[in-house]
Amino acid sequence: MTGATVWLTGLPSAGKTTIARALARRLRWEGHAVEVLDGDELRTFLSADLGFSRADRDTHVRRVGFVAELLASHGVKALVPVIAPYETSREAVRAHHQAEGTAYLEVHVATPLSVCSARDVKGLYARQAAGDLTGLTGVDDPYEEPQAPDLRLEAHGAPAEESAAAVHALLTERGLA
Ligand SMILES: Nc1ncnc2c1ncn2[C@@H]1O[C@H](COP(=O)(O)OS(=O)(=O)O)[C@@H](OP(=O)(O)O)[C@H]1O
Ligand SMILES: Nc1ncnc2c1ncn2[C@@H]1O[C@H](COP(=O)(O)OP(=O)(O)O)[C@@H](O)[C@H]1O
Repeated sequence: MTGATVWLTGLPSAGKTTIARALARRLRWEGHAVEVLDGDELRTFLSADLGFSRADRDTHVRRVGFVAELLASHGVKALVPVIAPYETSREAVRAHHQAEGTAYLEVHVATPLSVCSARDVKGLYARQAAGDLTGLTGVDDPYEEPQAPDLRLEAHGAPAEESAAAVHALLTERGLA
């Protein structure tokens, strides 16, 4: 089975994890090998030494890209709901996949900041507003919007399954699902 990395980039609470899980359910049901590289688990087990400075985020994203490519090169659909706010680190991950001949899709979960901060799944936006946290992506830390993602999802008003279906359609179009 052909592996691939699907990187879901976007602001905190954009829906990256929810869409990745919905897509994982569908792909598993179809018989694909799937791993969701969960952002919080990665920061606990792979990057516990790193924080949220630009340099640390860059190192984190490159590490995750390395692991995702290893999985994808062994036939796994590696779904990666990680913010990855900087274009240069995202491009480094894409270049690494290209160099290895491994399929790579960048999906921008383009939920507006107003919607993300109203959702505030982990209470980060409230903490930032209260002055308990600084350097929150999209608020007082940069998020460089992908200029040419393979897919941009602007369906935050619809169910997550709809967004997962759009990613699935792209995988199918590319001969990967
Ligand atoms: N300062 C700051 N900025 C952004 N995010 C923060 C911050 N502090 C903690 N968190 C929480 O960390 C979760 C994982 O972040 P990521 O590894 O995806 O970020 S990054 O790619 O390294 O920028 C990320 O998870 P998601 O909300 O699922 O995106 C946040 O909940
Ligand atoms: N269309 C949608 N796509 C994804 N999530 C949605 C959607 N509509 C509502 N949500 C909700 O928004 C929240 C997104 O949280 P999460 O997936 O953890 O975001 P992220 O991983 O980007 O931080 C979840 O509570 C989810 O149920």
